[in-house]
Amino acid sequence: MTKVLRDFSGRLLLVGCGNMAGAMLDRWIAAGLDPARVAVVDPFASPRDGMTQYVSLAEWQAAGGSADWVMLGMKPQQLGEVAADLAPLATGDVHLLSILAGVSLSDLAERFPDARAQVRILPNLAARIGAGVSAVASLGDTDTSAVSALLDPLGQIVTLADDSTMDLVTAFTGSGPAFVLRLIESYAAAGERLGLSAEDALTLATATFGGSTALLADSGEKPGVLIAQVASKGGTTQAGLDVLDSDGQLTALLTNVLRAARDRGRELADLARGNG
Ligand SMILES: NC(=O)C1=CN([C@@H]2O[C@H](COP(=O)(O)OP(=O)(O)OC[C@H]3O[C@@H](n4cnc5c(N)ncnc54)[C@H](O)[C@@H]3O)[C@@H](O)[C@H]2O)C=CC1
Ligand SMILES: O=C(O)[C@@H]1CCC=N1
Repeated sequence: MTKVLRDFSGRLLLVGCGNMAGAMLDRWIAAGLDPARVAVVDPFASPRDGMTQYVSLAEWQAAGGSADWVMLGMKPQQLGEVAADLAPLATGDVHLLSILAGVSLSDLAERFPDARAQVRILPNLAARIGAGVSAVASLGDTDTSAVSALLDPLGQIVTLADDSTMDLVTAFTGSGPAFVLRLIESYAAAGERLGLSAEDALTLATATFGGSTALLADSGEKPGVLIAQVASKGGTTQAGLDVLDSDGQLTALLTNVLRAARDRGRELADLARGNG
C-alpha cells in the first residue's frame, strides 16, 4: 500500500532528476505530493504531468521560481558547476538535500554555507515502489520531522548520528540493489547451466529470493534460524551449503565488492571537489 505523504508543506526543487531522483519524485507524487509544489531543473529529464521543468537554474529563476527544499540529484562530478549557480539561492530557510554519492556533509556546508540545513540522504532505487531504505545525516537547523515526512513514503529511514559511515552505506544500500540483482542473475545463470530453461530459471530465482527475504522480514528471526529449518541433516541443502560456506569465500568476495564501491565514493568526492 502506498504511504501518504503527510506533514510536508514545502516547495521542492530537484536539480537533476534522472534514475534515482526520478524514482523518488514518482513515489512522492504517488503518495500525494502536489506536482504544482515541485519544479525540476534538468536539461534531459522525462517531463511529468502538472510539473514545471527547466533546463537550467537561470531559467527557473527567471520564471520567478522559489523553493524552500532543494535536492541535488545530478552526478557528484557536476557539483562544482551546479553549486556556483545554486549557492546564492540556497539561503535563509532553504534546506539543501543531497543524494550525491561521496559528497560529505562538510563538502555541502562548504558549498552551501548559507542554507538553513544541509541534509545528506542515501536512498536506493526501491524507493520507486516504497520499498527503499534511506540513510540520513544532517547539519544545521534541520526540520527533522519534515525530512522524515518526506522520506517516509519511500520506505525505511535510518538516521545516522553523522555521515562518517555514509560511503559504506552508499555501497551497502545505495549500490546494494545492483549487487542483489546480480546475485539473482547469477543464480539463474547457474540453474540454466545445469539444465533449466532461461525463463524458468529467472522466474524461479526471482521467486526464491523474494520469498526468502519476505520470510526473513516476517519471521523476525536471524537468517541462521531459518537456514536450519531448510537444511535437513545430510540432505540436499547441506550439500550445497558446504560448497557455499567453504573457506569463507562468499563473505570475502562480498567484502571486496563493498570495499571497492565504498572507496569509489571517496574518489567521487574528490572529483566533486574538482581534484579528480
Ligand atoms: N541510481 C541510484 O540507484 C542511486 C544514485 N544516487 C546518486 O544519485 C545521483 C544521480 O544518479 P542517477 O539518478 O543514477 O543518475 P542519472 O544519470 O540517471 O541522473 C542524473 C540527472 O542529472 C541531470 N543533469 C546533468 N547535469 C545537470 C545539471 N547541470 N543540472 C541539472 N541536472 C543535470 C541529467 O540530465 C540526469 O537526468 C548521483 O549523485 C548518485 O550518486 C544515490 C543513491 C542511489
Ligand atoms: O553507482 C553510483 O555511483 C550510485 C550511487 C549508489 C548507487 N548508484
